[in-house]
Amino acid sequence: MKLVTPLIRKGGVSTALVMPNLKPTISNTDQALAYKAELQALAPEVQFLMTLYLNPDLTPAEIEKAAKAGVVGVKSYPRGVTTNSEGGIEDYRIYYPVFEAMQKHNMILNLHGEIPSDPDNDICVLNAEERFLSHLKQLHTDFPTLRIVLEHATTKAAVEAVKSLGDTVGCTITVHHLQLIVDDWAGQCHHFCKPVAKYPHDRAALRQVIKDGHPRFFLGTDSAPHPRHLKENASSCAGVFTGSHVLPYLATILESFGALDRLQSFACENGRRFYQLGERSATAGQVTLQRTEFTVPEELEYVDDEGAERAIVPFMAGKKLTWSFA
Ligand SMILES: O=C1C[C@@H](C(=O)O)NC(=O)N1
Repeated sequence: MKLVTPLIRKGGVSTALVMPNLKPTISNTDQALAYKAELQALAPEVQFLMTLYLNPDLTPAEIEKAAKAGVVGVKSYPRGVTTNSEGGIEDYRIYYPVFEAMQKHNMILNLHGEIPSDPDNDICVLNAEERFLSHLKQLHTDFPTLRIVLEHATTKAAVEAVKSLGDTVGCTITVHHLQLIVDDWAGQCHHFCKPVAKYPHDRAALRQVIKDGHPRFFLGTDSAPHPRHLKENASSCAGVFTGSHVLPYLATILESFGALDRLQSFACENGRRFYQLGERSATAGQVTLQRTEFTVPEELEYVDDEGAERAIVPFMAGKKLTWSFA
């Protein structure tokens, strides 16, 4: 937290939706507000939007309290699919009273859209997102005015599903899923994340929906800072860290497939509109990018709470980007 929070603004980002899958999870309003205060102290100029971890102790009364305190969303993690999701959900129906309250109080449901692997039923990381989409459709049917975001979509099927649904369903796409395919993470632990990057035709669909300028698709980085020693030694350590250089990555990658003209709407406008954050003043949070080559650092070093020297390996470490900050 101490290393990466001050880097948010340096990466060109002024608004961050904060994920609740910590140890312990951020499960209620008081925890969210305490966490927000810690983050705000480290990065006073960033707007932190807080989320709660969907969990069985969440009640409609707590949702009302959270909404009144300015917590914007509740994040749902299916059990066991990603970092700190051991307490994740197994059945959406038991949360219907919570979703009802969220709909009433205009909170957002943020979905990690995968179902758990189940070899007996031919479910693995490659089809886990596609098999989740029926849940998304059902939730949207049952709560038509609840704003739902399918987070970090990776498949053509997800893009098509979101496009087919109503205006209350949005979808985020990460920087890294615009770049990676299966070949890039199989055997490369620093590219392993959940959901895993998929086929070339899936990446093409993510790129195309941005090129099309679809207003309900927007940037959500899922930037996940895991230390090098865990990424390299724990096979299930999922996450790609893009937070330190979000906009230079994005400009470089969008330009590579002819979508640089979508940078502003995809990164700065569509999400704000979906989140009802209101217009920014013309210059608030403004950054200037220039077409100057820039080499991503090999690692970002820090000393952990036990005094050990550690490092985080950023996405595309050691690689050249074609854009940097002016
Ligand atoms: O959904 C997630 C969570 C994230 C993390 O580490 O928090 N890492 C991922 O790769 N995917």
